[in-house]
Amino acid sequence: MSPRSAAGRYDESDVRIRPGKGTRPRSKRRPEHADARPAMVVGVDRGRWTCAPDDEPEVRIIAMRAREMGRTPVVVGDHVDLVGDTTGADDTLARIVRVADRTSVLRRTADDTDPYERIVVANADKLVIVTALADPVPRTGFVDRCLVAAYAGGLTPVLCLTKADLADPGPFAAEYAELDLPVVVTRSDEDPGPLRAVLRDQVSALIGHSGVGKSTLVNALVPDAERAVGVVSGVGKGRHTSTSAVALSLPDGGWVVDTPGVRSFGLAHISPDDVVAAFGDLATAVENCPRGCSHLGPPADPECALDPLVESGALSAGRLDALRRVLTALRTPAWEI
Ligand SMILES: Nc1nc2c(ncn2[C@@H]2O[C@H](COP(=O)(O)OP(=O)(O)OP(=O)(O)O)[C@@H](O)[C@H]2O)c(=O)[nH]1
Ligand SMILES: [Zn+2]
Repeated sequence: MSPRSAAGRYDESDVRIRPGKGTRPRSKRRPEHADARPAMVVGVDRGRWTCAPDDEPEVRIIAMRAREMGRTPVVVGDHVDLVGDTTGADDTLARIVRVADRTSVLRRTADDTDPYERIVVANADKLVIVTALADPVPRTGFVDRCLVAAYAGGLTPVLCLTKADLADPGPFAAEYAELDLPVVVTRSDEDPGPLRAVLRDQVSALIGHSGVGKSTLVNALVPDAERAVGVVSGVGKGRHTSTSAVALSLPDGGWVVDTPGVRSFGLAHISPDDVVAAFGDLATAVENCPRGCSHLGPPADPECALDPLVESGALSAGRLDALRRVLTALRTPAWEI
């Protein structure tokens, strides 16, 4: 988790992702919240948020949203301030009075026909894209859309190839060799040590289609994962299987956020420049592109400034191809993942 200073953590407009200037006068600050308890949201279910306090992360505090927050979204991974009964004892309910500015957001479309985008996970450092090497067969289209969502949302993507006992990871991994994308390979008959190393001390969201072996991984990474999921989705209103994201604490430090039921990402508001911005050096180069360039090269973008970089040797043709394939994913309808 990134360090947060107590003083600089909250904007006084309380809960905006990008706080506007002067939206709330200082006099509206509520002094009674000065002793609020900082926590991270680890589960959300039917109007109740399960929170892990920063100073005692093994404790779970159930909270509601304070009335003054209105309908401000509060999602898994959010850093919040709690007031009221923050002991976490049975049948107690705290109140969320503030949400810190987010450092990253993973958005999804609500479903294939829903035009609204929703934030599934806030403040994750990494997006672990879980893909099976076989059964089901891996597809670059899905991975590429995940990459776009990660780059645009400020998460560092990691490709996790599962079921390595069934197929050679080489050919699929080669599709991403030019993208500086860390690749970890797992199989259920071996301990996922390399993945553990990637996740240590980080907040990582796991995304993958049903059947790729995500539950198998979570169970290997988090002892007692099923009980932990039951606890965070129970939240005092009767137990049921949650279909929203759940953060589970890792024994070595850090959190893994499972995202059940997330089938598509909302890429509607992402521009080609948002994607290229994640490729440090290339972001400067595309400043020389014509207005509205989608950086796909000829024939669509004959003047794209990336092509001369290949001619001059500053950029490899393979890396440009890989970037352009990711950019093409931006134009693919969500239901095609
Ligand atoms: N051969 C092989 N099978 C695996 C491996 N990992 C998982 N499986 C199998 O793949 C199937 C799906 O695994 P799950 O862990 O349930 O997959 P999931 O992605 O969580 O799928 P949902 O529970 O539907 O979301 C199960 O039958 C697992 O036993 C692996 O590394 N190798
Ligand atoms: Zn361009």
